[in-house]
Amino acid sequence: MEKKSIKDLDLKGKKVFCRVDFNVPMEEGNITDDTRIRAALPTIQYLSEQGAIVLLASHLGRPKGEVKEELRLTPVAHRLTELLGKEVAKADEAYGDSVKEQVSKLGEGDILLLENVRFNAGEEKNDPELAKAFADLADVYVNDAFGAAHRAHASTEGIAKFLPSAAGFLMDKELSVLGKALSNPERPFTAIIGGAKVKDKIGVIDHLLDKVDNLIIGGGLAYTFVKALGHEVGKSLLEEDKLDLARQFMEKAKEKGVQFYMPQDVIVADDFSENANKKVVSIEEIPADWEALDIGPKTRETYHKVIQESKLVIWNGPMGVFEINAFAGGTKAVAEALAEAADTYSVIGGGDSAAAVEKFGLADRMSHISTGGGASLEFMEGKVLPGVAALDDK
Ligand SMILES: Nc1ncnc2c1ncn2[C@@H]1O[C@H](COP(=O)(O)OP(=O)(O)OP(=O)(O)O)[C@@H](O)[C@H]1O
Ligand SMILES: O=C(O)[C@H](O)COP(=O)(O)O
Repeated sequence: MEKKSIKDLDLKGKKVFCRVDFNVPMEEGNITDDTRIRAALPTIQYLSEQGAIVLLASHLGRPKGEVKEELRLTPVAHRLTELLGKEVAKADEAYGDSVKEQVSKLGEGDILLLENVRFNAGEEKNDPELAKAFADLADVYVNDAFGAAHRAHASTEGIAKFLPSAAGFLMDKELSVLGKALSNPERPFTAIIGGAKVKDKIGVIDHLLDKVDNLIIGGGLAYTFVKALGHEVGKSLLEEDKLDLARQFMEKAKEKGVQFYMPQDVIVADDFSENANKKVVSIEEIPADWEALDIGPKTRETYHKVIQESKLVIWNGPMGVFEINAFAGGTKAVAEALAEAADTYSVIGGGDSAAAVEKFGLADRMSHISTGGGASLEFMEGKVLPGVAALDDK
């Protein structure tokens, strides 16, 4: 069911509680990647231009219901002020009388960033009293926090029960890109699944096998599939308890006519470090004392070709240990193949793959990079996102 958009709301003079995902990486109080803040700007600007009194709410990190000084949102307020070219005020709490007092002094178009909602124990418990306290600050609820939409928390789900609600522009865009990919994909449709563990990707592999023409496997999780085919994987990542599941997935691919691509060759190393000894071997020849940390050149070539021939590609999870340059080549090759494929719509499913594409300077060559890690994964698993379900239908 389509959800109401902020375009459907009369915003002038209304106090809007707008949930955003400003859960950005920080080092010593400095924001190291402001992508999520920039992605929320169109909604914030629109609310302000329409004459709303804009109250922004977000979590940062996992403070577990306690105030953690290093997780205050003050640096985010400063960055927002710079990006908007307009003063963004900051509250020291997320609700309550002092915040109400601050809100009462705001005029149309003004913006106030509330404090980290996860400083309150009720947030992650989806406590209705906290949800009501958030709602008491405003007339309308807007959710633009796609990255947190898989969480049923007080500021993402509970609050929508107390106020008229709608999706922001970022939420709308994420849902329409990912939704269209899964419901009405251009073909050939290819999914590339990598990352560390099969355990984290069971749902997404299973769901995508019903949808795609090609499934490409890489990253640490590939070695459970390699082992399931009867090859030794040395010290590579292996989930013994997922071997049967890996076989079932390969069987399902066959039944559904999905082309299933696995590494043919890999880069093995004698140590998990930049200076390790490394060599290229076929997957039948992984030495007992070595660990496969990236896909090899033949595999990169095959994956490149499949990508070039696809009309739509969804990518989640790196092909190797991309954080170490010596093992970043496979992930980079996939990113480059996507960048070069002019007729291919490329969707990057957030998290580490998004970080990798950024690292290689190829972010602006992708069609869509999701701001959601866990959220895009759950969406690709076909799950209902509570933060979306709670919003008013159109
Ligand atoms: N062959 C490998 N051996 C060991 N670790 C690997 C290998 N390939 C990839 N990784 C690691 O997997 C990690 C990413 O896995 P993860 O499952 O968290 O990916 P993701 O789903 O993209 O991330 P997120 O959970 O942030 O969305 C990276 O830190 C990478 O170094
Ligand atoms: O970074 C994310 O994926 C979102 O902000 C959600 O954060 P969480 O995993 O701490 O709920």
